[in-house]
This record gives sequence, structure tokens and C-alpha cells, in this order.
Amino acid sequence: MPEVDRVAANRAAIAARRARADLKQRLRSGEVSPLRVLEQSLVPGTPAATLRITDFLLSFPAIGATKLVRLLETLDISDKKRLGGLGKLQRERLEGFVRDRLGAVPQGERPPLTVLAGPTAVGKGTVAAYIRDHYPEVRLSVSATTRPPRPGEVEGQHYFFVDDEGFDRMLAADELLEWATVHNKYRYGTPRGPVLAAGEANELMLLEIDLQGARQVRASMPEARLVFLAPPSWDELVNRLVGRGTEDEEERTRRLETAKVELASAEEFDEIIVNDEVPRAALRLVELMRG
Ligand SMILES: Nc1ncnc2c1ncn2[C@@H]1O[C@H](COP(=O)(O)OP(=O)(O)OP(=O)(O)O)[C@@H](O)[C@H]1O
Ligand SMILES: Nc1nc2c(ncn2[C@@H]2O[C@H](COP(=O)(O)O)[C@@H](O)[C@H]2O)c(=O)[nH]1
Repeated sequence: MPEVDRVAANRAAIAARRARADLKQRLRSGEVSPLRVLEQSLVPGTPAATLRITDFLLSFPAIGATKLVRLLETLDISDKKRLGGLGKLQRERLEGFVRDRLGAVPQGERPPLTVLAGPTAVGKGTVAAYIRDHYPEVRLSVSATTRPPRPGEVEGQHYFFVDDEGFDRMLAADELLEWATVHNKYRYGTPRGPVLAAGEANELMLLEIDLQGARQVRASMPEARLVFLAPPSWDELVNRLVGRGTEDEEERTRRLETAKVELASAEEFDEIIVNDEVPRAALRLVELMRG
């Protein structure tokens, strides 16, 4: 290729990359609607048409790397695709997904933040994980904690694992919406940024935290909805704690002491859901969140 053509081609490629980056930014900030981008992507050569499906989906605030993989599988779209190269059926599925998400929360109405609390081993984590896997419209807050990871726990997915100095730094920088020392042992806190971002984006946001944290959220965000997850019985709660097998006898005793106090506080909450079966409890919670 003659030098002059190569220079022109380079310039065009740089300009196209810039236009795509600009579009990604506007998608993320909500300045441009994803439906509009899908529509524009039908025109070959536009920034929308050359936008990668991965970048498009990652612009939704609640979609991260893990959800992205699942979502692409559900939509049956390769991660190599660009919007302009989607087949008819792929485009229809993608558009359906976008419409569902936009329809889940009416624009202009800010859904209240939902806090799920309850005694140890009642199943908060299990119900939250079920919601993460089955209700992609719900965004889950990832807490920071000074507790060491349990086997299988993933940094950034289950918790942000930090040492005491790291936690102190987050506190000093006012990065936590609430925090507490739970079961008199480790500190746990909710990063403020993602909660605010979810509010801005009209996203359903769930915090799975302890009673002290729930009270702090109520104080700072009175519009938050507090949901108490209750066990079917005390014996079942003890069975779940023992059955989980992640705490030694001393830690179990400590947690059950806290649990008695927490059970007595159920009336402070806006709603009580009994976790008899996980899918049922999860559905009830999501229905509450959807209003
Ligand atoms: N509905 C249910 N029926 C039977 N077992 C359940 C149910 N929900 C959760 N479990 C089991 O109970 C145990 C405790 O659940 P989980 O760890 O989710 O509790 P948690 O409330 O998050 O506890 P913690 O506050 O201590 O972190 C787990 O072994 C889980 O599999
Ligand atoms: N106040 C907060 N409590 C939190 C937060 N993240 C989790 N938790 C609660 O801690 C206990 C113990 O959790 P585990 O994972 O060590 O078993 C449990 O009750 C959680 O709900 C938080 O950010 N703030």
C-alpha cells in the first residue's frame, strides 16, 4: 500500500477507535440508550456497528466479567462478535434482554436500596448467591472484610479481603457506607461507590449485611428497605450452622449468642422472609425489590 494511503488508513483506524471509546463512555454514563445503540448498529461502519458485544454488555452497571460469560451463553453469542455482525436471532435475543432490563425498573423512579440481614447461618449468603445466579437484574454489593477467605471464596466476588491497615485506610477515606465488627471478631463494610452508582443507574441493589450495618443504613438512607431473613426454627438454625462446618465450636457459640440478639430485632425490619426453601425465599425477596 502506498505510504500516503497507509497514513490515511491509520488515521481512520485511530478515529474509529476514539469514536468507539466515546460511545462506550456515553453508554456507561447512561447518556445514550442501549436500545438506540442497537438501532444504530444496523448501519455498517458506525461506531455502534463496530462495538464489541462484550463492551456493550459490560456497560450495564450490574454486569461484570462473571455475569458476562453466563449472559453470552444464554444469548448464544460469541464474545468475538461486534454489534454489527449479529445474526437476526442473536439481535432479537439481545434486544429482548435490553428491553427486560430497562423495563425492570421504570426510568425516573429510583428503587430503594434493599438490605438483607438475619442471624448467622440462616442462609443470607445462599439466598444472595441464588439471586445472583437467577436474577441478573439484581446487583449485589461486595463487602470488604478483614476475615481471611474461606476455601472457594473469590476475591472481588464474595468479598474484598483486606488486612486491618487496608480497612483503616478505607475508613479514613470515607469509602464505606456502613461497617461493623461482626461476632466481635472481624470487620466488614459496604463500599459506598457501587451503591451510589446503582442508585444513579436505577438498578436494584442488594446488601447482605449484619444487623448493626442494617441499622446504620437505615440511619443514613431512610428510604432503604430492610428485610429480615428468619429461620424456620431455632433448631434448624443451629443445624445449618453446624452443617456448614466452617466454624469451630468456640466460634459457633459466639455466633449463636449474636443470633439470639438478632432474632429479637426482627420487628425493626420492614419485611420478614422465612428461609424455608432457598428458591422461594429468593423469589419473595426479588418480588419485594421489584415492588
Ligand atoms: N433454605 C435452606 N434450607 C436448608 N439449608 C439451607 C437453606 N439456606 C441455607 N442453607 C444452608 O445453611 C448453611 C448456612 O447458609 P449461609 O452460609 O448462606 O448462611 P449466612 O446467613 O450467610 O451465614 P453467615 O451470616 O454466618 O455468613 C449453608 O450450609 C447453606 O447451604
Ligand atoms: N455490617 C456488615 N456486615 C456484613 C458485611 N458483609 C457481610 N456482613 C455480615 O457478616 C457476617 C459474617 O459473614 P461471614 O461471611 O464471615 O460468614 C454475616 O452476618 C454477614 O451478613 C458488611 O459489609 N457490613
